[in-house]
Amino acid sequence: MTPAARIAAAIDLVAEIEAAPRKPADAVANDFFRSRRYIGSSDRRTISDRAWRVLRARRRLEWWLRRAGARPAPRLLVAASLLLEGWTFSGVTQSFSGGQFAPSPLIAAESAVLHPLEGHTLDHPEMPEAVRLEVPDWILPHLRQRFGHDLAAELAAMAGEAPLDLRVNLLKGTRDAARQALAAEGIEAEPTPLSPWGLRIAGRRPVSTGPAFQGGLVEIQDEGSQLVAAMVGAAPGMRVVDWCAGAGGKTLALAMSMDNRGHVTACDVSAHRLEGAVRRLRRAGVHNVERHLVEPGDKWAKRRAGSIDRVLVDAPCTGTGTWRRNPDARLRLQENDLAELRPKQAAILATAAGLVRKGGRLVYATCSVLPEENEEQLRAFLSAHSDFTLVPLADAWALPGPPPGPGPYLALTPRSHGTDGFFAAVLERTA
Ligand SMILES: C[S@@+](CC[C@H](N)C(=O)[O-])C[C@H]1O[C@@H](n2cnc3c(N)ncnc32)[C@H](O)[C@@H]1O
Repeated sequence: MTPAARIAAAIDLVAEIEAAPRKPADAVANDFFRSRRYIGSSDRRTISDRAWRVLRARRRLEWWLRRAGARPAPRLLVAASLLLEGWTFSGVTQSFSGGQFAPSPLIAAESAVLHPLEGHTLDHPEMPEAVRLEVPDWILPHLRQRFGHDLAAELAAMAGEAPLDLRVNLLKGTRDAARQALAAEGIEAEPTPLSPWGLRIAGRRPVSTGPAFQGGLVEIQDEGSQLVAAMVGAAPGMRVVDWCAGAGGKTLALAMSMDNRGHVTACDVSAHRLEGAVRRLRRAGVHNVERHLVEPGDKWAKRRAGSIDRVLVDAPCTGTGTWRRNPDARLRLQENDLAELRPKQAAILATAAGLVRKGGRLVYATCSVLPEENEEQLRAFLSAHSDFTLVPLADAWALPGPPPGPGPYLALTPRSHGTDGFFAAVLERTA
């Protein structure tokens, strides 16, 4: 494809993403490319990269366009992103040539909006703080409560690109063996600093089509997610429940920690998500996991009350910790979403707690950085459940090296740890 044709495709992709405001952008992009199989992999990368640059700067781009009296139409968003990244106006008009597969020429009104952007950068001192930080207005006080003076630096890190992290499946081989297997595929991977099972790959590489992934030696999992799984302390022979297992990201790590011995039940309310775990479990050579679909009025947890050694609640949450991977999610998130999630999280935690045996542990985790979903949930739970006590991070941390932070909870952010944002608290049942 010519550079101009890629820009035209990026405009189409941005238009499709904007037209589906409740659908994750990566799902829209998958559909977009599936229906355009003629676009090769390097063109895809360039087109996605341009669209993602627009998503990462969406509020600031809209601010510039509205200031000039224009609506944030996809053509203008893409052209403005080019100009504010340093393109000249004549460079943009040359790309918007109207030639075959290129975007149609700028009309006079579009030129009048875009030309004055030449020579500027994305940030402007008059931008409101939420615009500059690329978050919805309503969430700013919540984030300020969490980050205080570090707000801008933390959000800048949350707006960056995430690396690709892999978890080595020790059921299949060592971290060194996985590194060598990836190197044989032409993929350079570095050990992650905190997780002893992690490998980090800079840039985007097609890992999932190669033999190391296909053979189950590595699985895609952010280092932070690996650490949450490690906090569970699942060991061979234990009875473990992964209460919000989804497609089994953490279930796989739990089964590995148990060396395939003992028993894990992966529970979820979504049959579709649980189904997604089947192939992953098979590929990883895991055979101590069964799946259970949680349905309304389900007696499964009641029948097993007080009998489980380790219960992980990886609660549904706002996902604010994963904004690096889903920049569109920042602007889709509504205050109402948070309001609906909070009672849901509390109810899930209370139900799952009933499973834990005396002396057993309950781990509550989210991929959110918001105190309402984390510390505040924990405080409310502990004040209503005197039979549980908090195990401070320093005592719960069982991996080599010092715990990543002062505790008492595990609280990871892209800025402080280079991982996605995660929260995890370990509770022990004492009575
Ligand atoms: C953060 S995701 C889990 C991700 C998964 N643990 C992983 O590591 O890949 C939260 C999951 O909670 C599930 N969920 C929502 N409400 C639930 C409930 N009441 N009981 C159990 N699971 C629930 C959702 O379907 C979703 O799969």
